[in-house]
Amino acid sequence: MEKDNGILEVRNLKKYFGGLKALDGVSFKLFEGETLGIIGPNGAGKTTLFNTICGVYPPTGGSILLRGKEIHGLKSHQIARMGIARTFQIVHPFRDLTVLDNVVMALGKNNYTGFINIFKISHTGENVEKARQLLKRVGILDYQYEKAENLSLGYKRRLEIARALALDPVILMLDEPCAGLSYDATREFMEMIYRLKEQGATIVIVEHNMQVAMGVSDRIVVLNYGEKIAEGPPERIKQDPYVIEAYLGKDDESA
Ligand SMILES: Nc1ncnc2c1ncn2[C@@H]1O[C@H](COP(=O)(O)OP(=O)(O)OP(=O)(O)O)[C@@H](O)[C@H]1O
Repeated sequence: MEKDNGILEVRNLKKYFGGLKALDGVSFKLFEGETLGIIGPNGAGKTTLFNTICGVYPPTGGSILLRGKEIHGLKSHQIARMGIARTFQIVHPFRDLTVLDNVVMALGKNNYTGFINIFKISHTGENVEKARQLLKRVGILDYQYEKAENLSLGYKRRLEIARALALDPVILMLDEPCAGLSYDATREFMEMIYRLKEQGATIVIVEHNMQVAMGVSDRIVVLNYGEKIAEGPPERIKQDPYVIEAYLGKDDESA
């Protein structure tokens, strides 16, 4: 794929909640195999951008193109099926099922005909093997027979990622995956993201934790009051005066 052809292209995206312009003309591209970080101060529009791309909110205006196809206005399950898989900040695995069965169920999702059926349909030797490989990719294979509810928050988030990867997505969207994790769990989580990157995953990550966002992203898009104020590699973003001002607040002593 040519560098100019983003796998995802967001053009002049707008999302208004009544008079509040949560996104006001945001544009950027995401390229195959890269990790794009979305950062910005509180209320900047990060979650709104994430949810609008994933089809949770219909956009007020603009375009979202996945491999050149418009996905603006599609429902979230349609967008997931087209290849944008997401994780949630609040994890919700099937708590009473084992870690392995959670992923096996996700592999059977395309044949969904009800909970009991999907459980039976999904449970093929091939799916169990695939599920184990996915658990290995996210580093929790050792916990395959554990009930999902017994996992730590960090490992529940990894399980979410394994379930998202079960859809064989074009893009993996991560919503603040390190929120609430300890320092060590965050470092380990970052290492897992590096491994996914090495395996060629294309990732969008919304992250409050600046070290995580800067550490794992190839490029960063910075939002403030619903607008993109900067875009570029982490080293440049760290030194961008607009970004520094947005985070630290303006020293308004000009009068
Ligand atoms: N469903 C909604 N209805 C009304 N206003 C909303 C809704 N969702 C978000 N907003 C508003 O849109 C703006 C952007 O919010 P958003 O949650 O996208 O920002 P954020 O960058 O994710 O912030 P944070 O870092 O605090 O999570 C905020 O002013 C917020 O109050």
